[in-house]
Order: sequence, then structure tokens, then C-alpha cells
Amino acid sequence: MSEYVKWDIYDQGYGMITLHRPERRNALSLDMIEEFHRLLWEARDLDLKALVITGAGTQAFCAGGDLNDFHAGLSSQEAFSALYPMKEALYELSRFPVPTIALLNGHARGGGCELATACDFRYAAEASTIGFVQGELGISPGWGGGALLYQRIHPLKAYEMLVQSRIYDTEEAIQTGWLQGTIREETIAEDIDDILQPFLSKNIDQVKHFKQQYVKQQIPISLSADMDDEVRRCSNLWGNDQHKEALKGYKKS
Ligand SMILES: CC[C@@H](C(=O)O)C(=O)SCCNC(=O)CCNC(=O)[C@H](O)C(C)(C)COP(=O)(O)OP(=O)(O)OC[C@H]1O[C@@H](n2cnc3c(N)ncnc32)[C@H](O)[C@@H]1OP(=O)(O)O
Repeated sequence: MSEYVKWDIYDQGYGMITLHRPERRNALSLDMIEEFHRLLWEARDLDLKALVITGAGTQAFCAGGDLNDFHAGLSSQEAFSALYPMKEALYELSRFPVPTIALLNGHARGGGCELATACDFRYAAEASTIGFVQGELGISPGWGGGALLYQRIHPLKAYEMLVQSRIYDTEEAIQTGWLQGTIREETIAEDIDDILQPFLSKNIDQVKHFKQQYVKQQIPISLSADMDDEVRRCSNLWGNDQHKEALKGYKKS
């Protein structure tokens, strides 16, 4: 159990999982990942029309893996064991039975972008920035979010985002097709209502049907093996000199 992952159900018919660790920019520790996955399983059996994933605070949606747990001193085998549970959670999330929406209340980095990519749709506060920065850290995405990115946007754009590993603002992220729209800080509650309304106005069987059809086209069971391969490749890169140098500022590295 982790106190840093919260779960709410709203009368309008949707659920919301909130990463609640703003002082660490909602970075995901191993405990948080376990709790996140447990909540996803619980949520599957509820009659929801949509599931929202967001972060607490105004700074960050999610800064990726907690670099105290995912430190550069891990062996490849240890890195694989640490990374794999979030791959399993993201695979579940990508095949969740009803539409899923990432509400980026702030910046997303590394695994935070992978988490958002595992959702069907992404909306972000205007000042948010997005970075698949793993390439700058001497590694590659380690939770299967790279494989998912190829399913969400044009493959050449996905490749560009991953290999360049740079930071995008919301306007650029919309152009890639990764982000569907922005939320204004002054009207955040109304904007969220507007985003959710088209989902909540349908009945549950409708939203389940639309989601099932999408999953059949875009998130085949075989994607799981591609995501496993991604975890393995990231683990093999783990702890190289560039990685150690990039994580120097964090404990245990
Ligand atoms: C492991 C999986 C792998 C993957 O598969 O992709 C990854 O996720 S690799 C991790 C990639 N993530 C990063 O490199 C992000 C690092 N963080 C940032 O770039 C910035 O924090 C931010 C997200 C852009 C926000 O910037 P800002 O608002 O200026 O906050 P600070 O940088 O001052 O951070 C505040 C506080 O939080 C701690 N922090 C931030 N990110 C992490 C993290 N990933 N793990 C652990 N702790 C993190 C940071 O150290 C600060 O702590 P204090 O100095 O003690 O206040």
C-alpha cells in the first residue's frame, strides 16, 4: 500500500487515480507502482465510463521513476526486476475496458510520459512540458512506453521524440498528435468537464464497445512482448557511464 496514490470515484460515472507526491514531482516509487497496479485491477470491475490519471500539485504530472529506487547502481538484472512491474501496469492500462485520459497538471518526464502514453487521450495544463528524456540519461524507455508511443502517433514522430529525447511544449506536443488539447489554469474544472462530457454522455456499453474496437486495432496482445523487449533493452543499458553521470544528483547513484 502507498499513501501516495489516491483513488476517487465521481457520481458522473468516472474514476480518477491521482499520483500524490508533489514534493517529489509525483515520481513513482516501487511502492507507488504496486499500489497503482492494484487500483487499476480494482477499477476494472467497476461500472465506469472513463478513467482519469492525473498528478497532484501544479508543477508536475509525473517525473518518471523515483530515481532513489531506480538508481544507476542497480545491476541489469536488478533494473529489469525494478522496471518490469510498471510495464505490466502500463500494459493493463493501455487495454483498460473503458476510455482512459491522462490529465497532465504539469510537466512529464521519462516514465511520466510513458504513463501518459498508456492512456488513450492526453490533455495538459498550458505551461506543461513533455520529455521522453531517457535518451539523454544514457538509457531508453524502460516501462514499455516507447512501444506504446508507436501505436499512438505517427511512427516517424514517435521515433523522433524518442531518439531526440528533447523537451516539447504543449503546442509542439499537439502537433505530434501526442497531446489532444490543453487546459487553462483559470478554468481548470470547467475544462475537465468539457473533456469528459463526450465520454460521460454515452452509456457504458457504448464506451466499452468503442474501446474494445480500438484495442483490437491498436493494442494487440502481441504488444506485450514488444514492451517486454523494451524493458530488457533498457535494463541492458542500465548503469553505463552516461547513466551514472546523469543521475549523480540523486541518492544511491
Ligand atoms: C525509471 C524509469 C525510467 C523510464 O522508464 O522512463 C524513468 O522514468 S527515468 C526518470 C526520468 N525522469 C527525470 O529525469 C526527471 C527528473 N526531474 C525533473 O526533470 C524535474 O524535477 C521536473 C519534473 C522537470 C520538475 O522540475 P522542478 O519543478 O524544477 O522540480 P525539481 O527538479 O526541483 O524537483 C523537486 C524535487 O523532486 C525531486 N525529483 C524530481 N524528479 C525526481 C525523480 N524522478 N525521482 C526522485 N526525485 C525526483 C528532486 O530531486 C527535488 O527534490 P529536493 O531537491 O529534495 O527538493
